[in-house]
Amino acid sequence: MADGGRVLIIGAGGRMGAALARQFGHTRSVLGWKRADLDISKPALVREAVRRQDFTTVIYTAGTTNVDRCEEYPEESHATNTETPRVLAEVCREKGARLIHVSTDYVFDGNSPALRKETDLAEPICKYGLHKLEGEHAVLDVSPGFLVLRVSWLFGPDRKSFVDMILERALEHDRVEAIADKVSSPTYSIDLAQWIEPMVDDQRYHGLLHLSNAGATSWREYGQKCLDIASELGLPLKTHTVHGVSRKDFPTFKAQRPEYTAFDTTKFRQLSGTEPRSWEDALQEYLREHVVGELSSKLAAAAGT
Ligand SMILES: NC(=O)C1=CN([C@@H]2O[C@H](COP(=O)(O)OP(=O)(O)OC[C@H]3O[C@@H](n4cnc5c(N)ncnc54)[C@H](OP(=O)(O)O)[C@@H]3O)[C@@H](O)[C@H]2O)C=CC1
Ligand SMILES: Cc1cn([C@H]2C[C@H](O)[C@@H](COP(=O)(O)OP(=O)(O)O[C@H]3O[C@@H](C)C(=O)[C@@H](O)[C@H]3O)O2)c(=O)[nH]c1=O
Repeated sequence: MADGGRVLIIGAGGRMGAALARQFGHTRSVLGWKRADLDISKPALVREAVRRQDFTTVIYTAGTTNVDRCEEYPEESHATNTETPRVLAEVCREKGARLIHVSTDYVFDGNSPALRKETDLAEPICKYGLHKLEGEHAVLDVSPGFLVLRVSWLFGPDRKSFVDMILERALEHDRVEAIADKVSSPTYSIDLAQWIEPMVDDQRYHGLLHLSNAGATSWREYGQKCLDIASELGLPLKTHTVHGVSRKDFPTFKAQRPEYTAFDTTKFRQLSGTEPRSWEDALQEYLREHVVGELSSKLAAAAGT
């Protein structure tokens, strides 16, 4: 183990938390808590449970992340996305520990097509975005030395996302659609884990920080790129085209989603000296290493070959 104290990851069963736990586990002492270990919708219980632990850093990647559920159950969303982050900040301050909290591009209204900086005004248009923004304020009000990472459109091997959904649809259906009037920066959980690791002990990273792979895309173009890469890698898709639809064509969406929320990552690039690779390169690696082989084997097994 390298030097540095113990990192408590709350949300280790999720897409981002699992990637962090795996990456940090090579070099640090890590305690990863999943849903069975802690109910984050009960802030008072969270306070007691976290107080009993020894750690030097807490990373909070958990939360109510189903955007429509946040609209339907705002009390739960407020507890997990605002109140529990506040409690974690208070406990970390008591213990002299560091807190890294994770937030979202959905804090922005998305009304203009410009890359979002950390200093831009955040005006959320859905409960999820509002409660995440209130969580950011709660954490940084307790200590401006804590770090709030805003990330966007995550994909990775630990939990299915839009990428996996669009491929599964293209394997089964002749027509596939995705939303064209919504733009952000897809981000690979494995890249994220590598970027975050040096931030654990480095106090230069504090306040708000935008983190994403490079480039911006609509959900339609993102889906199209998934099909293009998967097809090149030999996946026998039923269709090779993603047709564009509008957010308005999704009457089942309970939450309003912002139109343009891609990040300006200048602050991260300057602090770290790292240039995030493009979302397309990261997607290519994800599909090659984690998705296409597995899907091909499943298809072969189903066909009895
Ligand atoms: N996914 C994305 O595209 C984006 C995510 N973010 C933010 O990044 C962070 C990580 O997201 P991601 O890893 O994708 O999210 P996930 O949904 O994969 O992980 C969230 C975790 O929180 C857990 N959780 C939810 N409710 C409770 C509860 N009441 N008690 C205990 N655990 C609970 C979930 O448990 P279980 O596994 O049992 O469901 C899950 O493991 C979050 O803060 C999210 O808001 C920001 C922008 C984009
Ligand atoms: C984009 C899209 C989604 N869907 C479906 C899939 C899913 O059931 C539902 C919502 O999709 P998503 O979960 O990808 O979208 P959404 O819930 O809006 O995703 C968000 O998650 C939170 C945590 C964030 O912080 C955001 O950055 C963003 O990644 O709509 C389609 O059927 N077609 C589409 O083109």
